[in-house]
Amino acid sequence: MAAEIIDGKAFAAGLRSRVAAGVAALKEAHGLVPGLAVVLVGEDPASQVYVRNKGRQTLECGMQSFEHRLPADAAETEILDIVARLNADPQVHGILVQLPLPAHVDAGKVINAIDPAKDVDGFHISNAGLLATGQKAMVPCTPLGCLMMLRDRLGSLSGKHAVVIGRSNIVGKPMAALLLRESCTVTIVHSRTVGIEALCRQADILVAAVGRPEMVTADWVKPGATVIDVGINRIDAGEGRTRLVGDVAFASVSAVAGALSPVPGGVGPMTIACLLANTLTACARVHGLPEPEGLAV
Ligand SMILES: NC(=O)C1=CN([C@@H]2O[C@H](COP(=O)(O)OP(=O)(O)OC[C@H]3O[C@@H](n4cnc5c(N)ncnc54)[C@H](OP(=O)(O)O)[C@@H]3O)[C@@H](O)[C@H]2O)C=CC1
Ligand SMILES: Nc1nc(=O)c2c([nH]1)NC[C@@H]1CN(c3ccc(C(=O)N[C@@H](CCC(=O)O)C(=O)O)cc3)C=[N+]21
Ligand SMILES: [Mg+2]
Repeated sequence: MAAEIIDGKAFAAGLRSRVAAGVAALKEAHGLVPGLAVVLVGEDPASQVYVRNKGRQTLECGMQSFEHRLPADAAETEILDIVARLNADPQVHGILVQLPLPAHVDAGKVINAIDPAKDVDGFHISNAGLLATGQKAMVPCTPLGCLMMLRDRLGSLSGKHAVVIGRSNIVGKPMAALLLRESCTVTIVHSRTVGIEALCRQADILVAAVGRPEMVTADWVKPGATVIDVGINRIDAGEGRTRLVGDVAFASVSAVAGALSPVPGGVGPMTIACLLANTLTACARVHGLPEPEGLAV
């Protein structure tokens, strides 16, 4: 039987409309407008696309959008100055510094300079520590979006075996922490794992966050498993064209899995919707107002 396709694009549109309603309510009751600032260093074309999409969707939700573009050779101190200004700016409730940063910049230093209350990516060490210790944190957008889709499909995740492929600070580790919080049995596999295929085949929930085009094939997947594909890989499609594929071989896996999120149209749109949700939550928190429901986990 063919897998159910998890429609992240539609789910994200629904989430954005709940965010827009929350923004309208804040404006109406308190005259507040949530603001999201994005810092982009360099000319990476893929990042430019994300930044453009984010800016448009931020405005569509009724929020303010601020963009700071710096050349690829910008000094670290210049970036830190901008972060300090955004930290102090009462119109800015969320700050996102687009990664990767150029090699001459200490990304950890920049991320940890962001006010944790405005860290809508959830990458600051204090948010990472809060999540790891089961406390209320700003949760990274991509794992948050994955969790929302999993809960929507499966309800309780308790007792399920979740296998996360990848151990990055931005996807794999926070994803594993969230699944553990949901009482899954969590296995993390990575490039040094021995017997990765057999481990993945044990998964009730398989999350692929690797960055290897179509690495996960049908023989890695337990029949009926729920598979979330985080990978965003641009591959050569011939005739000078490119094509976007995930870390999961969609056609073969969809014949085995119970449900599967596609690329594009899966995790990507959810990531942006969760960024907007986190910005609204940050705005409510900083003003001591009740947090809009259904936007955080
Ligand atoms: N949809 C979205 O919103 C987002 C998508 N992405 C995409 O998700 C993917 C992962 O991103 P990110 O976590 O930042 O990537 P990183 O490169 O930071 O991490 C990749 C992880 O995969 C592991 N890995 C690499 N090769 C293999 C292999 N052959 N077998 C098993 N494990 C392997 C690495 O292991 P090791 O640690 O041992 O090196 C590492 O832990 C990328 O395609 C990225 O573009 C990322 C962020 C958001
Ligand atoms: N500080 C920081 N935070 C991030 O969250 C972050 C980052 N840096 N750097 C880059 C990665 C990647 N990422 C994506 C977000 C949305 C889509 C997305 O919207 N994808 C769509 C369309 C993609 C397309 O067509 O180009 C989709 O999958 O359907 C993809 C990738 C966020 N990242
Ligand atoms: Mg990375």
